[in-house]
Amino acid sequence: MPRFAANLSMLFTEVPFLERFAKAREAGFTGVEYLFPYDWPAEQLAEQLRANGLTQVLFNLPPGDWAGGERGIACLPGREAEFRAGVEQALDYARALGCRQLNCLAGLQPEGLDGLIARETLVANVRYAAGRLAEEGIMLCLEAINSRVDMPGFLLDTSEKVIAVIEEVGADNVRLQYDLYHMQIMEGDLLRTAERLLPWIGHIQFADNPGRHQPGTGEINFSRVFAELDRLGYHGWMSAEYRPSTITEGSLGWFEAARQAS
Ligand SMILES: O=C(O)[C@@H](O)C(=O)CO
Ligand SMILES: [Mg+2]
Repeated sequence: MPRFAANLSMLFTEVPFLERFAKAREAGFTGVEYLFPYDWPAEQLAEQLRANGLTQVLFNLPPGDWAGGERGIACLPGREAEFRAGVEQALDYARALGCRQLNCLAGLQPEGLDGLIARETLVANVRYAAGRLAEEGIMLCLEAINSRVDMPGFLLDTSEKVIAVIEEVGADNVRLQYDLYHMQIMEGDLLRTAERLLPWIGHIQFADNPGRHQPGTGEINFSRVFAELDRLGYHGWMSAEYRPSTITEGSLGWFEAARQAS
């Protein structure tokens, strides 16, 4: 069975953030991830992980002004110093939480900015971050996010674009964050694509489409996808990153089915 993690930014939102760790453990998860840890002291988060026997699977580098609409600053010229400071902040948290992978959000391409400049900026920032993370044995993920429904203007909206950046950066510790929900919207053909991209994939997230709800609410055949990823030898984490269409505990039928299938 794949190693399943709960994304606490989307699951168990019925309770305050720090109480979601226990909910995840009670539901049978062994790992958790969330968008950002920065609003809480690292020690408080580490204590929740310890108390519940959970692995911190992933979180994102600081994204810039998230409330103001920014979705990462890695492609924004002039923000390099802020990006580098964010890498250090993320590393401090990763050390405290024992987290072995961090995701870098590429950002939205500003209107009027030449795409080539945005991409060059991104490549330079990713190269810098990869170097710093490599010193601590941490993997850097780059997520492809759909620009059709959720994030119009997101610079890296296909797996092909992410891989082109990874190849140009040329560092061993940079991998694709393959989110089945986003990639179903942008590319489809999930099984063949996952097989082809397996050597590049460092982390997987999932939600059904349309709606971004739990498996079983949309068009993706999750039992087939999970079985196939297992067969292909994917050994990374698979994070449930969906908005439950009901109370979270009531949305976990897919998890029980996966456990029974294994
Ligand atoms: O898919 C997503 O939305 C997340 O993985 C993320 O980190 C940015 O919103
Ligand atoms: Mg995702």
